[in-house]
Amino acid sequence: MTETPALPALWPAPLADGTVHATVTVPGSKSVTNRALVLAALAAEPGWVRRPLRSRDSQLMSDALRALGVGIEETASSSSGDGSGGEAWRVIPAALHGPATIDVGNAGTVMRFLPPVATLAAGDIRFDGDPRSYERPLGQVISALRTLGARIDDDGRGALPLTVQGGGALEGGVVEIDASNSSQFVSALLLSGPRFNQGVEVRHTGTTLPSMPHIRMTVEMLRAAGAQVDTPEAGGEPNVWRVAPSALLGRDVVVEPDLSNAQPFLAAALITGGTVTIPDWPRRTTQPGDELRRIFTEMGGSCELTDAGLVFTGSGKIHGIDVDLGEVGELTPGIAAVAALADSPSTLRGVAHLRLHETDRLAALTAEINGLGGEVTETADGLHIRPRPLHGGVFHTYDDHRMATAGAVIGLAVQGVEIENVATTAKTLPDFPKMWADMLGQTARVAGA
Ligand SMILES: O=C(O)C1=C[C@@H](OP(=O)(O)O)[C@@H](O)[C@H](O)C1
Ligand SMILES: C=C(OP(=O)(O)O)C(=O)O
Repeated sequence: MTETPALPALWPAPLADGTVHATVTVPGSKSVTNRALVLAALAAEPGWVRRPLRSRDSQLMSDALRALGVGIEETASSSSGDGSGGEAWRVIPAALHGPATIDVGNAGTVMRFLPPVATLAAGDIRFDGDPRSYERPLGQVISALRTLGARIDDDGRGALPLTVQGGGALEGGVVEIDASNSSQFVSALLLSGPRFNQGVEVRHTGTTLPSMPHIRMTVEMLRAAGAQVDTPEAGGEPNVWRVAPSALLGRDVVVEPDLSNAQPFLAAALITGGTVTIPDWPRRTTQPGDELRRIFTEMGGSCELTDAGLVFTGSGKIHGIDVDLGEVGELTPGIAAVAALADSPSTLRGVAHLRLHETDRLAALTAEINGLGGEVTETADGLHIRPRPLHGGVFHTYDDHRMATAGAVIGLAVQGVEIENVATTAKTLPDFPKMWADMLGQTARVAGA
């Protein structure tokens, strides 16, 4: 993370002066980095996490694992000569132990993935976090862990704060959960599953299950670490995942760029009719952000995967879209921002669970886009957005990184938008204001050339 100058409480979102033309290198994926750290910490031998995301969420994850006894050595650049370049973290597993206190901040991955890990530690592990973390659902993970043999002290609300009384091992076995509020409940139990005495069989009983690509990411990364995982997709029972008990391999993982964090930059090309290239866009990935190629193309752009990365070009026209975002919920704020600038209405469906994210994202998007003159209405499971001429004003972020980047996207096209607490982007993209300015700086150089 480079040192950023203090950011103003109200950050004037820069207006695009013409079409945006830039190449933007996006840091590593939050979801891959935090899974890689957990799997490396649970492995039987040391491993590497290369090109990790360095942000608040990944720092919270590595601090928490260190508090449990894991060694994580951060080096400035790769030493293996594998050509991956950039930072590399050496992860040295150890017998996990307490007592320890873990700060989850407002990171869903930390608050959901680590209580199962804590059951494997010897001693009391206390979990606490930001005020919002007390409101985000965790009850299904708590009761599942109890069914699998864990002892947990909580206040009965099904949320933080809580203390896992780690016994140094967990029996594991079969458990039913309703993961309709968050796919992270399933991922959490699967990630530690190989280390439970009997492994784990997770049976999802709810009617919906959001963010399936993130569960696929969990399964793929487990398999790459040597775990045996049965999934519904591989001809298994619907909504049932099984992880056999086994040791995990220490691996050398190169983290892909965070495609969801590429979103505001692609949106800049889309809404200004410019071109943005994102280097190292993976040809195959489980990241939900890959869906942006399809969604932003339907909204008026076009794209090509080249050796230089993903080259995304706007046409100057922005179309509304009717789309189910249940699988890719974290893309909703950025899509809503573009939809507010489109030439026709949009309906974003399948994302009721966003009410339980960093903030109630459906309420926040409605309030903030309408505060700039928009016409957004909440539906039972999403948003209906009728584009209206927007005006400047303060765009509140509710401590939500994706609200801040969504506001910046609108600010490219609407004069006088000020983002309150843009520093909240530090959750997953600490350099966002500088990256945004650099993108526009490249644009100015192209225009001046
Ligand atoms: O497992 C993960 O890394 C994530 C899963 C998703 O959570 P939900 O299923 O709660 O939406 C996603 O929104 C979040 O940003 C990251
Ligand atoms: C929902 C998100 O984060 P978390 O991992 O905290 O759930 C997100 O990044 O959009």
